[in-house]
Amino acid sequence: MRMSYTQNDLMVEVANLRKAFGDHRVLDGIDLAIPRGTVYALLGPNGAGKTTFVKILSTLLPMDSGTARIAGHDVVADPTAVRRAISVTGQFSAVDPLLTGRENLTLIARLGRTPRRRVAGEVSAMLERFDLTGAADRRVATYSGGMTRRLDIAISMLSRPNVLFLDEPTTGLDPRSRQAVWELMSELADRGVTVLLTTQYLEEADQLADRVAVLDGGGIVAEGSPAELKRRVGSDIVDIHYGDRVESLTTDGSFADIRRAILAVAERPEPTAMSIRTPSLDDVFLQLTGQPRTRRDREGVDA
Ligand SMILES: Nc1ncnc2c1ncn2[C@@H]1O[C@H](COP(=O)(O)OP(=O)(O)OP(=O)(O)O)[C@@H](O)[C@H]1O
Repeated sequence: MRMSYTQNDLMVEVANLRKAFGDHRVLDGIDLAIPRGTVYALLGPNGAGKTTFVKILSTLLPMDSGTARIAGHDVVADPTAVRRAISVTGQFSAVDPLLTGRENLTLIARLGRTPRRRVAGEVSAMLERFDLTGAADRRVATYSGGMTRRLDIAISMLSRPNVLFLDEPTTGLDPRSRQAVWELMSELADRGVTVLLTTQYLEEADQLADRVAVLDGGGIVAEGSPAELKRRVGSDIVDIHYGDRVESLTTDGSFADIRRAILAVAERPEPTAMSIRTPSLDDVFLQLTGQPRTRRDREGVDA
């Protein structure tokens, strides 16, 4: 059962982790504990420090202070043991574009822990699972972005990691491939793999994660299950539409409060539609950081 665990089963333990680039404090005292078999989403806008955090936990970047243990191994004192326990898939592909998908997988399987007689079978199974069988013998240079990403993740699964770090794993994937990746992550978690993924997609955190931490301004501004985080926002939300623009009003779910919310905008010119819904993680993000995610993202891109 996925959520039954003991304290000893913490696969990621981070205490007071700090990292700055010059004067820019990117991570300013992060505490985090992730039990075995959890899918944990680190949610934050562009530039929040998600990649920096994953790089530190995967021994690719030194921290300034604090401690981090992965599968019981200290990241600073025992980086080799940490590297043996983890697999990392970054935002940019690490596959060789001149080799075929099958060749890329075979190469990594041979270098890794897969017994030689099982390499071909495991590679084929992985290609099948990631819907790459038809393209298996084509060079990766001819793959779409989504196909390359699927291959990347397939490769990181080969080493049977205890902890899998996935930095924005479904960015650039079409909905079907994204769904396939989500299903795979859930399967892995059911088998005891701990998955730490970073994402800018609230929907991804909502659908997939057992727990979510919202990273903003150098710190974790909220942590909990998607349901817990949504509860923090209140109950039903009334969306008042003015053409393309939507104003969202939080209520406590009671008739009186919903009525109050609607009456408050009744005098305004011409709402085009109204709907009532349960809160999304977008609402959580807005409430916690004071800004809608989309606007922050645009600012991040423009900066
Ligand atoms: N090597 C570096 N030197 C200086 N600044 C850096 C370095 N790496 C990252 N930064 C800065 O640290 C901040 C956090 O970057 P990071 O890539 O960790 O964010 P992120 O949350 O992963 O964003 P994204 O979603 O765009 O990947 C950014 O402002 C970035 O410009």
